[in-house]
Amino acid sequence: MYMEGRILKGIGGFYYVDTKEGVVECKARGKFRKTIGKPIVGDLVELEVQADGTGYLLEIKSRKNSLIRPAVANLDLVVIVATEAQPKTEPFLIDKVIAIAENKGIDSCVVLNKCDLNDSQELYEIYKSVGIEVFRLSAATGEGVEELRTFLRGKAAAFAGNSGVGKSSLLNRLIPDFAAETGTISDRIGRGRHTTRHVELVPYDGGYIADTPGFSSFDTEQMDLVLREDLQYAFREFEPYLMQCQFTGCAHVKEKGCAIRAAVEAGEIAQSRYDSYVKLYESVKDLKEWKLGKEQKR
Ligand SMILES: Nc1nc2c(ncn2[C@@H]2O[C@H](COP(=O)(O)OP(=O)(O)OP(=O)(O)O)[C@@H](O)[C@H]2O)c(=O)[nH]1
Ligand SMILES: [Zn+2]
Repeated sequence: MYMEGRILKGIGGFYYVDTKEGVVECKARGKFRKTIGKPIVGDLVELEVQADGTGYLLEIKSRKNSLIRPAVANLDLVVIVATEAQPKTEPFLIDKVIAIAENKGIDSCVVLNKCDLNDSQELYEIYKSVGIEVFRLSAATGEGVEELRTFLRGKAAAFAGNSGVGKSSLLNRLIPDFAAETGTISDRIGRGRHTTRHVELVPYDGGYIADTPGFSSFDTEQMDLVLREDLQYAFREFEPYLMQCQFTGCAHVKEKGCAIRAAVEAGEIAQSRYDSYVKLYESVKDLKEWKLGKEQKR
């Protein structure tokens, strides 16, 4: 029987596909290996279900977007969990994940957790000024969680955050049996979870949620694939100023007459966001476009 679905997880050559009829365990057999490559979590697939209830993948639909690490496709949203309570989140980490998401055309939002301890006012103001959705909540008390729940409805969202920020507490509040649902998290009694690269989607309220093991999983590897001159577009609040720099091709780092730097001076762009931009700018390699094309085909 022919069906369609979405890959929730892949383990040892088997893919678990969410379909109208439930989850089907599949092997990959399609021709796509030569074109799109290996199936990844989040892929929308066509499958053939056999008499014994197992299936095989026939086709992978073209991806709306995909991340390298965690390897996941077709995300609608990256949710960055952060806090000014302990362990305080460094804005640079938030900005890096936002930049990666923006570069891939994935929307992002910031969730400020532990608001029972600290209202994270500084981070709140920064990300409000950027123009992305910001939520303040407490996974411990439940305050503010419903607003996030509403926002997530129907979306495929990946969660990221520094260790100890309360990501698992929040996921468990959103999906009461989240810990039980994911193999990843059952490893957590040990410290194994932090080294695993495994990513898994859990169906949630018409959408999906992926837990990803910490910020480190959003590796510089994918940042390396951002062309230096594209980085400016990954900071959405820079956009109104980009055409106003004195020199075309302005990198907004040291140049005279830079409208971005003027906007930072005037308090229109947050200093920490600009600092993150400069730090990322220095870190991305001088990739040439042809090399980028080659690497992305790999
Ligand atoms: N006061 C308060 N404590 C919280 C809140 N959310 C989580 N915590 C506590 O913060 C600690 C870390 O929470 P976790 O949910 O394990 O954090 P995590 O981000 O999943 O951390 P890793 O497993 O290291 O990735 C735990 O002791 C939680 O009880 C909150 O909203 N308020
Ligand atoms: Zn400039």
